[in-house]
Amino acid sequence: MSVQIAHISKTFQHHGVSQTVLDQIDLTVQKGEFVSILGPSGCGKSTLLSIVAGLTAPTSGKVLVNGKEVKGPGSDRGVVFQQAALFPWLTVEENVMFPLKKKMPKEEAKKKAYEYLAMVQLSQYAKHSPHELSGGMQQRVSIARALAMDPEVLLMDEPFGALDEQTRSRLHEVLEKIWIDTKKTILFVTHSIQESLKLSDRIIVMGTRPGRIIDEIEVSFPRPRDEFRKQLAEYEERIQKLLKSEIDKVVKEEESYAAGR
Ligand SMILES: Nc1ncnc2c1ncn2[C@@H]1O[C@H](COP(=O)(O)OP(=O)(O)OP(=O)(O)O)[C@@H](O)[C@H]1O
Repeated sequence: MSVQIAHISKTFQHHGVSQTVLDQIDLTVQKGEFVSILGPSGCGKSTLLSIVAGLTAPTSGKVLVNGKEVKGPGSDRGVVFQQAALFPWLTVEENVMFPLKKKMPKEEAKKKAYEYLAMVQLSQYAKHSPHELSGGMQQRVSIARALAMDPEVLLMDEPFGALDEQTRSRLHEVLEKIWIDTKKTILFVTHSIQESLKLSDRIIVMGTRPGRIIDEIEVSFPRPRDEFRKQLAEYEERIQKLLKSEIDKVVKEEESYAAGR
């Protein structure tokens, strides 16, 4: 399934003051493409993903999934957000089974839930409640739940943010394998330039205040990409420069605001 983000803008109201967070975002993600979004904190990455998920309404513009306008959440889009958003009254196993039970018999859903919990190394915690897990473990449950749903589009907001390097690297492999096997369309928000260079076909760099697309980088090296370190380092430098200039801009703006108070 393709995802078309067409002229999306979003303005929030804070105590009578309006803040434009996203300004005219246009982005098409082709079916089976893995696209990362990088940008300074607060530039609107999560807001954009939430709009594609159908959880936040844009102020203007629209999102089309396979040509059909998004009007709300749908089972064609699986989401993993920064906060795990698990049901606290259900066990880990029940959380993963929850969306599956609508699609298949209970026994089959349970088998599938265990298969995906094993992928994120949590099958031994299946009977625990979410509050008995660490933040990173909860995040892994939410990854298992999204993957087990087998949606055609995966929307992932810093899914590996709270994990140690080894677990993160192992889950990169899991996600990459699933993506290669199933050709899902992935929109992936991250703060890690290296992660985006390792995993994605294309990197979208966003600027801030308001959030907009300032660069786009095709990463066409075959995977695994370890042998292309030198070429990837050039991309890394280019992205770092862009992000630095955006952050410098925010620092200046903040200094002059503070000075005028
Ligand atoms: N529900 C909301 N109501 C009001 N303002 C909001 C809301 N959600 C987000 N914002 C504002 O939108 C801006 C962008 O937030 P968002 O979470 O999308 O940024 P981000 O790029 O994902 O940041 P980070 O990298 O820090 O997670 C912020 O200034 C935030 O205050």
